[in-house]
Amino acid sequence: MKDITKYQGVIPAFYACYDAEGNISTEGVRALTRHLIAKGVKGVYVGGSSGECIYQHVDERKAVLEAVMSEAKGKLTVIAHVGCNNTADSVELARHAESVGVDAIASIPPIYFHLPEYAIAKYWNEMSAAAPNTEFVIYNIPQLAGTGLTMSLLREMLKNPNVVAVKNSSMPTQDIQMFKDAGIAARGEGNFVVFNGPDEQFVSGRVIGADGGIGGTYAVMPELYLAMNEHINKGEIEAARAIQYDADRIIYKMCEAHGNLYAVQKEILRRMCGLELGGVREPMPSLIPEDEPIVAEAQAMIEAAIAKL
Ligand SMILES: CC(=O)N[C@H](C=O)[C@@H](O)[C@H](O)[C@H](O)CO
Ligand SMILES: CC(=O)C(=O)O
Repeated sequence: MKDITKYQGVIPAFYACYDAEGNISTEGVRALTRHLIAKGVKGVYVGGSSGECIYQHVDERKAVLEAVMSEAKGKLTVIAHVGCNNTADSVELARHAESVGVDAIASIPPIYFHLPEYAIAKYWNEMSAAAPNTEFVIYNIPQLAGTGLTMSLLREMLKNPNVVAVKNSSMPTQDIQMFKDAGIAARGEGNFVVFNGPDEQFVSGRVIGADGGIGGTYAVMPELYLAMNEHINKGEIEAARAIQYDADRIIYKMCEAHGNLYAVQKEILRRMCGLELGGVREPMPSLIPEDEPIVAEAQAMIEAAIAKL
């Protein structure tokens, strides 16, 4: 049996952390890691969408992961997203991730070119072969990647014994069931994990069978997702739903800004928790002065929702 309990729970997607000049701030990375440990999350998902992976160089991504590991080792489950859109760099990051002792590596499919399934499988399997003692998580996010995980591609990937999970960010919640069914058929009950991706569907995703969640808005309001998760574990659906409604209203508010969602969240963490994580990298839009009331309102909504717990 695999130990899948380390994946069961709330796993914030880690934000890119920059200094005032826009360089990687390893100090920011360590501070955010400590902050999330103190909040009691299960793990972190490093270098994914929220980590602005596609805007960072290989060496930067290694430095971020090393800084996370320096604080998180033994305290959090660490899943390192290593996809770079070319095989060689992804393989290098996979090898590096194993060398620093992550629990799992993860990757999106290759983006832009719509490659055949055998090429996507080869891309993922080569990363996995570079981290042979590390579990592998398939990141399905068709609306951004341009390619969706099909059942035939998942079945092909399940031939690789390191494949332990799908992080599913597609919007039909029943995809969670379908991927889980296939994983359990190949591995047996208790040996395969599906993570809920869309934060707006955290409760729905958990109810239909997601073991945990990985999400881009967890780090700014972990208390809400931890509380939803606890309520679901106890079968308290109405209580979970009430918190989900609050979280969704907050997400919609944060998305009203001109600046990117990640810029909004990092600004809220700066104001609310004193974390200096910088802005976002171009071409993502930064905050503008007109975003101020939106940021302030979203922060107030988060504080009010946490106060109700
Ligand atoms: C499309 C996308 O970025 N999905 C993220 C990961 O699954 C989510 O965590 C979102 O950031 C979140 O649901 C806010 O819309
Ligand atoms: C949101 C998410 O899961 C990511 O940052 O990849």
